Amino acid sequence: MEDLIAVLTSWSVQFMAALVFLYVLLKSFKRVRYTAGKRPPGPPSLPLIGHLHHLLFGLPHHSFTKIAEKYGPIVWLEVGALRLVVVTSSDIAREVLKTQDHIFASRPPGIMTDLVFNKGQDLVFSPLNDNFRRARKVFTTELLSQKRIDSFKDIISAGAETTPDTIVRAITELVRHPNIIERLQSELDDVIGKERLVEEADLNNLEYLQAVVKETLRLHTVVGLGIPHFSTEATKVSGYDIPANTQVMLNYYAINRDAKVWKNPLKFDPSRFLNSPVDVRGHHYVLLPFGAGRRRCPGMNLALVNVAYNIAQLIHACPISLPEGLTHLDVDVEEKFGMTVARGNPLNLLIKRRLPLDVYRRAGLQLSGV
Ligand code: HEM
Repeated sequence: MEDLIAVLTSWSVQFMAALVFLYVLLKSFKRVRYTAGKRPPGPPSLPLIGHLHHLLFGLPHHSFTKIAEKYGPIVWLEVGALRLVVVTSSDIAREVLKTQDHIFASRPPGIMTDLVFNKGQDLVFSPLNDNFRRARKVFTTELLSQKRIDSFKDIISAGAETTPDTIVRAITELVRHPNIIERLQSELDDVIGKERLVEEADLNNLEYLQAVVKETLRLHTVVGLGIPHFSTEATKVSGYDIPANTQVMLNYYAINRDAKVWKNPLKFDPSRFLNSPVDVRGHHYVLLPFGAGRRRCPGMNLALVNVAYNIAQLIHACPISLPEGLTHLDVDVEEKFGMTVARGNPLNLLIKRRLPLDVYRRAGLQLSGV
């Protein structure tokens, strides 16, 4: 028996010693890496898993926002071998996406992207190489060619959820704000009248509609964390050392809701964009629903037309109401995180006819029960 206890004791002592050794080893590796430069601040990490425990619960764009509130607008996180910098301010976003765009415009390599996207051959996950430049050029110059679109499936999927999600978020906010829907309807009636449907050519004449679209993209940034960027060489950002091969995530969701920039940032208020030069196209770093720089969303123009056109057609041609018993105060803005930050619950609406029947018939629309 005494022998057995002796064996167990020596085994557990050895095991403990091995653990302590491993811990010291990991810590010293970390120290070597940390003394290599001045890293951005970050929350405490655990051996082996690093910061994983900070990211396991809640929606990732909210977790990153909370971490930024505590540790600042540029944060350093590690999960295993992954080194991640998260940016949550427009000034630092400008540094990454404009001043140092040439260093941060690559995408991280990854098993998923290699498997799904054929070793990063497709645009969304392509590193910054000749293939990327070719794909980007084809996209921007020949987008409307069906043959080309067929050969860029990831491009289709990049737009497949983002545009409808944004439209649903806009309609949700309109239903929650009867005064805003009324103002939009009256602009549409003034500019288009009631004898025809909205056409694409009308969109630039609808100032309030454009403000509704911008405010939706600001408050409901559907690509909340963008797509990770990747540094191709060591550099400094905001005074901190960022090594080569580091992933950089831009928390567009939080930047677009920054209380230091936007008055009442959580309020849906399209009028903040009337007579304002701030736009969504990546020239104003306080508002980045499409990103900026060389990796800015190439589907932006198409998306802006589609979102505005769909909202305008719906609000002009149909009075929208909620199912019986519900008021605008019952409509929630819960989110779910997947490929995009989409609406969490289904939005049930009743849609009726608003214009003379003939207007719909001329446009080839079949109406029933309205
Ligand atoms: C409201 C709709 C949309 C929003 C908010 C949106 C937003 C974004 C954002 C934030 C990025 C990442 C930018 C970055 O890396 O920093 C992106 C990338 C991209 N988007 Fe969109 N997008 C939308 C619609 C579309 C549409 C309709 C298409 C295609 C027809 C599209 C195609 C792409 C592609 C291919 C990329 C990757 C570009 C690259 O890696 O160089 N997007 N988008």
